[in-house]
Amino acid sequence: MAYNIAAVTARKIFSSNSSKFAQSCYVITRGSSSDGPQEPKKELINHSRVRGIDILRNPKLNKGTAFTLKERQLMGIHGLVPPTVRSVEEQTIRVLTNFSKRSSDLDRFIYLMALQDRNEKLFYKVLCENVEEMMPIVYTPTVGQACQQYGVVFRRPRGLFISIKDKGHIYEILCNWPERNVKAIVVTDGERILGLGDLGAYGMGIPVGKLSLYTALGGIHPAKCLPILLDVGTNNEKLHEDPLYIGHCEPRVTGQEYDDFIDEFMQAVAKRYGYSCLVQFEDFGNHNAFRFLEKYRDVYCTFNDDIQGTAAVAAAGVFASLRITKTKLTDNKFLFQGAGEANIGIAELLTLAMIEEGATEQEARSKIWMVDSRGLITKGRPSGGISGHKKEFAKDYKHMDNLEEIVEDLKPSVLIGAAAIAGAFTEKVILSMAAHNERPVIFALSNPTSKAECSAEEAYTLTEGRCVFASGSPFPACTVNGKTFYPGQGNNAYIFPGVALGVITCGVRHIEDKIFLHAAQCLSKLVTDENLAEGRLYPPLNQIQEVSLKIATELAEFVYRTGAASAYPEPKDKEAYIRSFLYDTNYEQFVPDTWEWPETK
Ligand SMILES: O=C([O-])CC(=O)C(=O)O
Ligand SMILES: [Mg+2]
Repeated sequence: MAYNIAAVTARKIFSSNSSKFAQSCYVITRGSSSDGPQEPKKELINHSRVRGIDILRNPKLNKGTAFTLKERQLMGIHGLVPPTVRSVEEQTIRVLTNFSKRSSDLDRFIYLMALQDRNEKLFYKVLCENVEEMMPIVYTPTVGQACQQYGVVFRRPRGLFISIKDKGHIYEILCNWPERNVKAIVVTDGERILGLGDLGAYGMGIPVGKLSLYTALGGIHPAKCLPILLDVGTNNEKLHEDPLYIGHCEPRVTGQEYDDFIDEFMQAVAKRYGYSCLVQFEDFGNHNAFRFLEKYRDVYCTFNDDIQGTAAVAAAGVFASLRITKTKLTDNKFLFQGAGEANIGIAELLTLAMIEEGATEQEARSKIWMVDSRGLITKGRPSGGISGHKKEFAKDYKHMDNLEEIVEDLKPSVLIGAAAIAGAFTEKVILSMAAHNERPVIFALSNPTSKAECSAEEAYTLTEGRCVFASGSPFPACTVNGKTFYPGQGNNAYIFPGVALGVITCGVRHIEDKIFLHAAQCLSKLVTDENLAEGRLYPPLNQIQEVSLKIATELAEFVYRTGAASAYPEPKDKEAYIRSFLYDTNYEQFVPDTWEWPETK
């Protein structure tokens, strides 16, 4: 392995008797792939003058008790940590012991955030090795609870808070962020946090959680990731009365002032980090999410995770379900409960997929039926409210507004819910799906768990184990008639880390919908027949890092083939090229193994 050696000053330790190493201790970093475009020297540190107690206080450098004796002496931290040198494996045991001793998931969240604040490598190592147990804590569903109680949970700030009062100065605020080489931003204005509604500045938990998965699942270096909360106020009255609220206690700014603020934000990002910096929009209100996607997608490198990421993961689940139902996409009748970001995104992507399968656009759209808060979306329905994307799916049909009645009447083969109406898939709805389909496909996608349309157990039990089920938040395995089912988690976490990895490494400037279709097709192909036999529509969570890499590699092939990549020369071995970017959760070595104390006379 090639080593790049960067000097870290350790002046105090070495004085008169120093040899050629006298002024320095070292960080050893792995060399990057020789194939393809080169990154600036990998993991070269920018903290070259940090030493002593400041090393322990810096989560990017801190190894706690894992610092070796030589490192402790050279870096001026000898005596500042207990004498025993612990291996990372021993540290991991300590973390897992603490983690399991906490009495609630929220306490586990607080514990893991504190670990991230003091020892970043250890945090990611433990998270990467325990995705199944820890993803539900740093991410959905517990992150939702943490956002609701952010005022209490808050310890240290993480991410960048930009408020409407900072209008005119957003670029300067971005310059306060200490990392210069940011490649990915996840931004929210907190208006629609998961299915929990307007949580204002408390929504910061979401960009932080999403980006921790960029690293843990996508291998993107944490220094390249920037979580941002845009605080334009909140319309949540409860937060106005919350003495611990961390944002502006004013109603949301809307209209031109809001639009100008978001425009300025996008321009400032491009100025600070370049037009190739990826901006993932997350948990914006419905109306704004669609508008901004249209407005910015051809100008910046951006996507909306709730529309496009969710669409891809749901479409992948549908593709996998076809192997169970032994049907083609166009053989199915899809009913969507809800016509917001997620469901419109899924409907549009399935339309694209059906067109790829040979259907006309009209045929494809005719297979898709939607229900919103005013009932079945039909042309000229008396209750109105059919604007924008919904129009494309409006049918010439009688008006009905009750989901039970609609399911009974339409007899869909696939039912997808994403309107954050807990329990919307009633017993009657599920029984009706079971009565009309040999293998009913039921996706309860709303997040967090408390908002799910039905539980996995309800779906499997009421359909006597015949349903093909996925949910947005995790549900435990359940046994029906002696058979155990492992419900698939149709969460965009299967998609956005891999897409981001592909986009960043290949220098994709604009993210077209076909990227998400490819990601969905790739994901569904990774589901084995054994997975399907167990009820899994997605690969198990403990494989999700490999899944992200495969998605990124697949996208790399696609974007180089179509000319959408800008990182040149084109790498021959795309997977090896992408692997060479991956964040290494192993500790950096600050002193080479071969280093010896200089001989004294
Ligand atoms: O964060 C999640 O779990 C999925 C998502 O984007 C949402 O529900 O808004
Ligand atoms: Mg979201």
